[in-house]
This record gives sequence, structure tokens and C-alpha cells, in this order.
Amino acid sequence: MNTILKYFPDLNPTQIDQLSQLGALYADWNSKINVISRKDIDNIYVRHVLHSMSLAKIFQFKDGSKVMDLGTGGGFPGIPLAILFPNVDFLLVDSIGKKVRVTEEVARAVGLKNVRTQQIRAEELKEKFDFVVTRAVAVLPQLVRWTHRVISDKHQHGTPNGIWALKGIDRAKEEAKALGNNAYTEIYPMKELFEEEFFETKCIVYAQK
Ligand SMILES: C[S@@+](CC[C@H](N)C(=O)[O-])C[C@H]1O[C@@H](n2cnc3c(N)ncnc32)[C@H](O)[C@@H]1O
Repeated sequence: MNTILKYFPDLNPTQIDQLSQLGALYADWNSKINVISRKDIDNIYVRHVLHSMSLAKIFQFKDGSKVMDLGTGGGFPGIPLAILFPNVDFLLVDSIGKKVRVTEEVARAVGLKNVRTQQIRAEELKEKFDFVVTRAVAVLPQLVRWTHRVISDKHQHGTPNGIWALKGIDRAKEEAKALGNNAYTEIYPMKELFEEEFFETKCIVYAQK
């Protein structure tokens, strides 16, 4: 939790309290259902919570906007982002029911009012969103195919609605190349944002059809 406070010193007491609860909640859930790999559970604050929050270092969702977390698993990056942006509406979706239930329980336990969950394949959703966030789910061309219908055609602070994906930097470059002219992409290396070794090979990718 100290690492979170190092990079996000302006969190309010509610956010600190909510984030502080995540370690114990996930340790408990992981003993029943494997939502986080066993070796990662000890490093949950850097590898999952801070990793999820990294997006807020380069982009701020506007209050009232709608965000879908595609393939949220146990709630990453959706739960930490929902804590950071309490006035943004998050829908956390996964095709596997037991993961969705864990996510729902964690959101309820920390008192998040801005989170809904749904068991569904993302490509079957009918709702519209301003942004899609996602980590460790699919390659960029696939993500664009799955979501372009559900991303509404708007701009926020000059940034058109689109996808924010957390990825390894080498893969992100390859996948952006594979997209070619089918979408506009931008890659933000995380080693410029955080000192921890974990982030050296990671990046945030923005993609817009
Ligand atoms: C490797 S896990 C990553 C989970 C989480 N995003 C994380 O980073 O911890 C990938 C998740 O994506 C889900 N998934 C894959 N394809 C999906 C789709 N088309 N729609 C919804 N969920 C999907 C899987 O069920 C799985 O829970």
C-alpha cells in the first residue's frame, strides 16, 4: 500500500480505506477460487492494484462517463480504477460466472456504488461506452473487433473514445503494427511512470478505430 501512496499521494481517506481492504479481500478469495496467480498475491499492490491504476497517470476519465472493463477476471483493472474515479460508471464484464461473482463481492465489500458486473462475452454487449479498459485478455486487433460497435462516437478533452489496454511493450508494438491503418494507436511506456522493476517492460496502449 505504501507504493500506491508514493505515486498517488492525493488519494482521499475513502479511497485509501478502499484500496487498503483489497489485499485481505483478494487473499481470502484466492484461497477459495484462483483469481490471481499464487505468486502474484504477495505482490498484489504493485502487480495488480498499481498496475491497474497506472492509466490515471496519463488519462483522467471525465465524471459521468461510462467505462467497460473487458475480461475483468477478479476485477482488474476495473476495481482499482472505480476506486480512483468514483463519479465514473464502470461495467465489469467477464464470460466466466465465478470470476464475475468475486468481482461483485469485492466491489460490494469496499462499498463501490459506481460498479456493475455482468457475465457475458464482451462482443455480445448491446450497451454503449465511452471507453473500454482491459488487461491480459486479447490482442489489439481482436479487442478492436470486439468493441468498436459498443464504443460511442464522442470526444473527451480532445481524446476520442476508444480502448485503453495494459500490455507488455514488445507485444503492444507488434499488435499495433498488425492493426495497421485499421486503427490509430499510441503507446505509453510505464517505465517512465514508475521506478519498480515490474513496470520496465509494460505499457499502456490507446487504440481508436
Ligand atoms: C488472463 S484473464 C485477465 C483477467 C484480468 N483482466 C486481469 O488482468 O487480472 C482473461 C479474462 O478475460 C476473460 N475473457 C476472455 N475473452 C472474453 C470475452 N470475449 N468477453 C468477456 N470476457 C472474456 C476470461 O474469462 C478471463 O477471465
